[in-house]
Amino acid sequence: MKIEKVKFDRLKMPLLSSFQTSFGTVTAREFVLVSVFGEGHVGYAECVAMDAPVYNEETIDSALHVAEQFIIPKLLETELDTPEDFSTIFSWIRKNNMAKSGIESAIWDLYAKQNGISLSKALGGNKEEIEVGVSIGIEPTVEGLLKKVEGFLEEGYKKIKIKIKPGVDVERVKAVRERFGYDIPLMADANSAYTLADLETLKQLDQYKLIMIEQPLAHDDIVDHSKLQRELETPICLDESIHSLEDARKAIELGSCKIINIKIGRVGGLTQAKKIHDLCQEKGIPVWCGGMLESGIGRAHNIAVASLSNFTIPGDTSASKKYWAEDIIEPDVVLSKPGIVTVPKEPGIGYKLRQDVVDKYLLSSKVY
Ligand SMILES: O=C(O)CCC(=O)c1ccccc1C(=O)O
Ligand SMILES: [Mg+2]
Repeated sequence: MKIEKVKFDRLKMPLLSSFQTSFGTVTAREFVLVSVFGEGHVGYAECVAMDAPVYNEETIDSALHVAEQFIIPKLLETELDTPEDFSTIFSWIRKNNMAKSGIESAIWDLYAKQNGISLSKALGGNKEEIEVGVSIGIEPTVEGLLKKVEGFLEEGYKKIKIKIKPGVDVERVKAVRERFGYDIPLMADANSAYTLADLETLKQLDQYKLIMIEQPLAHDDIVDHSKLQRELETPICLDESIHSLEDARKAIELGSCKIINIKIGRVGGLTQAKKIHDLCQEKGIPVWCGGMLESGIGRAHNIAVASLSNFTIPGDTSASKKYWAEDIIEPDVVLSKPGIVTVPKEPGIGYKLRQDVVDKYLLSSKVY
């Protein structure tokens, strides 16, 4: 494979409803749409870095810098046998996983299109449908939260994740359980907002039988998580702490989690995502696909990766209309049945780019 040209379109799209986590509030999502060109085809992906380094160390600007200075010049003069070569060639670049992933995932889409197969098939996915859930931010009021939960349950979403932070935690989980009972698949995501000093609060959550608690402790920790997991009945799921196959191996070995959230961007691309998936499968650790408030392009990649067999827990890959007034893809990501998204069979990601919508939200473009 020869990459003939790379294009970055920087977009800013307003979210239908603002999204609050323990690290801040997002009202509009700024991101980079990546296009890679080769043999008459175009592969698309999304760089999911955020505008500030609050989720991980990257920002949109840092990702663009790393891509422009260290990835693109080499990429444009290199012949790849398969998309897997990308992560080998650029393994010398430490971290900056979202910068790598934006380009690597676009190459996977290009590869699948050049070979006339779906991205799901190219990755070795074997599911025709995936189960999906929703991630609900910290709502201003309990009543507001309950209303959102009710709406998403009516749409059939198969997992309800609510964001928590110190002071907005036990009472929220309790309220959801009291209103909707113990049969709904409920979990909480703390985005690293607690420490072991909060053990008593975290233990109180056990009584509400959450399917998991996601990343309760520091973003760079696996040691305290392993101590915490020994104190909790609720399974811990790691998100922020897992950047690589090695991180996953160590966390599993230490008993720091029982579940892993795989985000393609956080781990540096689809090749690494697949490797972590395979390791987890071998070790009996179920995985699910997390989200970064993606546009339809990033969402399409999430759908494809979630079609791999060990993605046994519904992911945060919700329908387009949970996020956007208009998505940049055609068709929208929709629930084909309650809580189900059908994995496209068309070549590549299986969704077309809506250039009219891209143009509407475009901040700047650059071609290499
Ligand atoms: O709906 C989604 O895309 C998931 C949203 C979400 O939970 C999230 C969004 C931005 C950054 C981090 C996270 C997270 O999973 O921790
Ligand atoms: Mg998370």
